[in-house]
Amino acid sequence: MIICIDVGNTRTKVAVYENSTLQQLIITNNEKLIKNISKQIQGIENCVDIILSSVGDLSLETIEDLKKLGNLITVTHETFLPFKNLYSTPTTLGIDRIVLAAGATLKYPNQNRLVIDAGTCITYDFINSSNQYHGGAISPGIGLRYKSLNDYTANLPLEKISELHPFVGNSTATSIQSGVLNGVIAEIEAFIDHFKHLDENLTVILTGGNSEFLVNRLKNSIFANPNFLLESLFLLHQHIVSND
Ligand SMILES: Nc1ncnc2c1ncn2[C@@H]1O[C@H](COP(=O)(O)OP(=O)(O)OP(=O)(O)O)[C@@H](O)[C@H]1O
Ligand SMILES: CC(C)(CO)[C@@H](O)C(=O)NCCC(=O)O
Ligand SMILES: [K+]
Repeated sequence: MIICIDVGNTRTKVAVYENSTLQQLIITNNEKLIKNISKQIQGIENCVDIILSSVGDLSLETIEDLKKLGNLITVTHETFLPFKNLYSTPTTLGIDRIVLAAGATLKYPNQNRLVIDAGTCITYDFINSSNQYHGGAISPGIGLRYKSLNDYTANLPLEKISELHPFVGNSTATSIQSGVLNGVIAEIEAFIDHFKHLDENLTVILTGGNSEFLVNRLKNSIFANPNFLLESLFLLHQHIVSND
């Protein structure tokens, strides 16, 4: 059994794999993480492997508890990776971005790949066909855009994701909707177009909590997988263990 844990900025997600197939997906929080995993491994006789990616605050105590539950691999900036990290500040690169780049490299070999993670933040990561990672981009996610318009102004209400709106918003609410949603879609299209100019056969992977909303609204053809980070953890675990 392999348990993949993704501690994000907002949510914590767990995937349980058995015989290389996904058995269970759990959305939890850091307080309930140990209890949830203990439940999964109750009565399991074979060894339990755990791989952890965290960009959130996971307490040392929780990490110690995870070590008691199975063989724990925590992804760090020293982890053995399938790509060459050419980021100029490699030790500040987000662990989630490292895992996504690893997953894209392993799942889609010998091609240029762009991973777009639309969660709390939107991250763009490009890995070329020679498995070199140079970097990408970070921008505010959809939720963050709504929240910051409300937080940093006197008059703007807090809107939330809804159906797509015309470019010309004719009220405060529809103006915000146009700015946030049409803005995010235009941004994502621009990044995809930028890399497609370099390679028209570019592989684009879209993931994160907002990927399902976005996938039908983008004109480019993409692989949408809301759980690509968890799948990437599984692939990275296989990669690490088989090269040990
Ligand atoms: N069931 C859900 N619970 C919470 N957010 C959800 C849910 N489904 C979709 N979302 C959307 O997903 C976004 C959060 O994305 P995601 O879960 O990828 O963030 P996260 O846990 O912070 O992970 P990351 O830090 O990797 O972005 C929110 O903006 C929200 O609109
Ligand atoms: C950008 C986030 C917050 C996205 O989760 C994360 O990847 C992170 O904390 N990154 C560190 C900065 C960087 O990636 O260069
Ligand atoms: K993200």
